[in-house]
Amino acid sequence: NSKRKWSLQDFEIGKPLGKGKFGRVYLAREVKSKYIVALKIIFKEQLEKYRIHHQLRREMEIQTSLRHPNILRLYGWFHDSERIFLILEYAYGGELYNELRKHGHFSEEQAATYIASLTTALAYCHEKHVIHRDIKPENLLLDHEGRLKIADFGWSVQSRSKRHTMCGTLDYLAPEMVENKAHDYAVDNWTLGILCYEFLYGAPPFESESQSDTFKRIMKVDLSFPSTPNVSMEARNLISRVTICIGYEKSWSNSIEASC
Ligand SMILES: Cc1cc(Nc2nc(/C=C/c3ccccc3)nc3cc(N4CCN(C)CC4)ccc23)n[nH]1
Repeated sequence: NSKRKWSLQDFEIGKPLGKGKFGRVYLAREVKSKYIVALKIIFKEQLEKYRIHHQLRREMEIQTSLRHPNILRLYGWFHDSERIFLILEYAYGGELYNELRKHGHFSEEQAATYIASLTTALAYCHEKHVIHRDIKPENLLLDHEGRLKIADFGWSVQSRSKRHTMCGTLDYLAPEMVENKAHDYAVDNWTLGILCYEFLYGAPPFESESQSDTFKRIMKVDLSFPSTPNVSMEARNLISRVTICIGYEKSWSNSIEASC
């Protein structure tokens, strides 16, 4: 039950599963129920050093409030003098990223299954006015049935009410508010197109030697499809529609607003 006060004594810590930027994740077992969880341990001094209190608090509030089969559960948390502990659902299948590396690329059926799961999970988040903003293979886990789980809501935000993009209302908005418009749901939808490409081809579409080249290719939506692996025309159309349309839609709406 999520109201219960947890402490370190309630858990037996197992092997380390991975080391993130701000904390390590361990396999753990709740002593009484023998229930297996993943325990994410973050040092408070790291929070101070990187000033990420608000981000962690947001991650915890958001992930606790979300209930969806394709979103990793945050069951609760506790802290001691120097650490914060997040009690997370344990996904038995491991990181989707490793599956992708192991197979090189997914079949269209497998890719379609993952994209469908991501789409329903993101639609659910957007209904709750949550934008994840950091969907990438590294943040995707698989459960014991191979079902996709979105983890790590560290970069997600509670979005402001979606403002009308009619010219009039922009007049009264402070510059910083107008700038924030970039953070609307299209950020996550765009990523779906990128992931669809990466699942089918094994690498993201705008990958380049340098960051600046990647940035240029993204801004130009410079999308090209290699001849191998052989990807169906329907899949390529879907990727084009999701990335190119959203890419141009963003610049189009900016130009409308700019022309006001
Ligand atoms: C939060 C969480 C993780 C998790 N499960 C797993 N996480 C990570 C790696 C985790 C990680 C964490 C931080 C930074 C990098 C990686 N690796 C895992 C590897 C697993 N296996 C078992 C299946 N094998 C095929 C591959 C290795 C199983 C679960 C894993 N469930 N819930």
